[in-house]
Amino acid sequence: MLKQRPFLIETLTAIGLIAAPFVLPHLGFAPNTVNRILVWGLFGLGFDILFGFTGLLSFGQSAFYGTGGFVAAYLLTRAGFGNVLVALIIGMIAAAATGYVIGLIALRRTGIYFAMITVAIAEVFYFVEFNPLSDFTGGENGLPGVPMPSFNLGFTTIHFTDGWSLYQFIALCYFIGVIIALRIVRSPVGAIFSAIRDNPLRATAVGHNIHGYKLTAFVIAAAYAGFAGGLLGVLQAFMPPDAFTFDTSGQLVMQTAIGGRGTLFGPLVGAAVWLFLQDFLQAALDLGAAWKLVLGVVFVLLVCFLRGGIVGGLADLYRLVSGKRARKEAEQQTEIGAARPLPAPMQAREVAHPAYSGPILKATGLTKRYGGLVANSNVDFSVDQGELRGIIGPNGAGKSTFFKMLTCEIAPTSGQIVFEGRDITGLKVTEVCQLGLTKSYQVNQLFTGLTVRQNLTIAALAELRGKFRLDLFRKLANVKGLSEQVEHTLALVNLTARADTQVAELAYGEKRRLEIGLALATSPRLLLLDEPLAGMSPRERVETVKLLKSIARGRTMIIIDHDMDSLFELVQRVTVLQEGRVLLDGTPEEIRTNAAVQEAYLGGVNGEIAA
Ligand SMILES: Nc1ncnc2c1ncn2[C@@H]1O[C@H](COP(=O)(O)OP(=O)(O)OP(=O)(O)O)[C@@H](O)[C@H]1O
Repeated sequence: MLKQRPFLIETLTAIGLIAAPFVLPHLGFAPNTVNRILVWGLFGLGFDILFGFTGLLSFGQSAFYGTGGFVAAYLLTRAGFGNVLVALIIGMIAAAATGYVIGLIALRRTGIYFAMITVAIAEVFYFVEFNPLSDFTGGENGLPGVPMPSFNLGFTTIHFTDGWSLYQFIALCYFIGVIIALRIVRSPVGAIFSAIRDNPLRATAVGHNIHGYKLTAFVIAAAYAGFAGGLLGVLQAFMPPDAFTFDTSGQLVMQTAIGGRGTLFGPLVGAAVWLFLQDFLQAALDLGAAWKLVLGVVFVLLVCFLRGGIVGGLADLYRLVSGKRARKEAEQQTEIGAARPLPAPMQAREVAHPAYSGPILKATGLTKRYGGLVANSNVDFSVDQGELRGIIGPNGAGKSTFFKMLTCEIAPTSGQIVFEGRDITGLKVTEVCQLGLTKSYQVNQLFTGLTVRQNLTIAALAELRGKFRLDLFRKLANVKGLSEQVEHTLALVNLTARADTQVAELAYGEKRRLEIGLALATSPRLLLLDEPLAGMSPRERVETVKLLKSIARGRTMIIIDHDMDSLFELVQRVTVLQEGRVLLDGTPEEIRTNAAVQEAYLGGVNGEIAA
């Protein structure tokens, strides 16, 4: 997420765009090259939201570039449309609508399969443009005669002709594109895009409908592509058929990688490098088609040594310089923070059925089979409101599988789960979290590219906004109750002093606390903690047990852990699982002294269960 300094980036962009015609000619850039760079930059703004911010690598953006371009060009050249801007907007809408339909199909898969589907779909579009639709698109001849834009102001008409005159129109479009993109990435939706890129599993588990948000990013990228495609026709006075080719999609991906993904301006910088090299090497050095060899070397070097691209590299340098000072301050604050008393417990979200007074959770006959292996068999389990329950069992007893079924991460083979009187068997993990049941993971599931505060923001947004909302232009700061909830959770997990630290820089114990914080920030009424003390040093364990005691006040929790002493100190009752079945259920004292438990858990070691 970009740092929120009001209007700084917007102002710098405006200054850059105004200064460009005065500066760039001295660097050897012709106006037509600058205009092409801006069109690629605009195309790349949407692509960067999709790829850089949401982590979805599409190789099929040419489908939308071509669709927007040909719809606009057709309206202007064949359908007698006079208004260029309106034609461009209609082209953009057509591309966005196409993006919606394609997104519904392509987003059914992730990773390489998603990328391959986008390639295949773009190829279909290329074929359709050349064959069945060639009467409309001009086939291999494209559509010539696309007019330049002009605006009738009543008393005068502004005509944008070619060169620097057209630059003014394209630069204005690019500037508006930047303003919109910045608003989107700074909105709650933008924050969730970054969460999906970093850890889609956790984004789902804290209660976001990630499919809806991915589709949103896909449509936004298609809309930008469509508008840029229309501008290409205007810029060249001709809509070229190669807008639909795979080369177009590939060039966009490479330019974004060169310039830096997740920066919004990376594609623009990448396009500048690409087109400058193309013009310089082809024309000035007379390299002909061999210029691509040089480009290939530049690309490989950049990807190997500057993984964040040019803009990303500059941003890293800035962070390095400013980060040293911030770290020093943070270290000082950590010492102060460690001595701070923990705050009062945060309120859990409101109960859906206040009249309901039965057990908060009831599982009946819960069974999970993996082929021939039975991870859980016929488990009956019930937890009362406000209870603190522990679950123990030897490795492989089925504890984590049981939690996964309770949070609906995996579906049981048979059995029923009832949460606050409502049958939740078969619901999705997102829906269950929205109802107020969530868990912290045995293995940390954090948003690793974000700061501690941003991590907790993602979780809190799921409770405050529900699983899906299109508040694309709302500022994060304007989400009611968000900053209070985040600050409170930070204090609760004792990470206030580390709020603006990147997750990668946290100590292990701090990461574990953040893991618990992510679950807490959704204000659950039932919190499951899967081995919260795992891998901690003795000192970190003591601190975390203190933390868990504080969290536990007024909350219902079920905790799995192998650290018996700490667990027995925390909980009121303990359920023992063995080979997927419930062996015993009782108070910590009953469990500690039970011979069957000792036999099962410790293989018959005499005396009490020890840690
Ligand atoms: N996705 C899966 N596919 C196949 N088998 C699985 C899967 N997940 C768990 N199992 C098996 O189910 C059994 C129970 O595993 P589970 O992780 O629930 O145990 P656990 O009690 O949490 O163990 P630990 O204390 O080591 O975390 C194990 O035998 C495990 O190998």
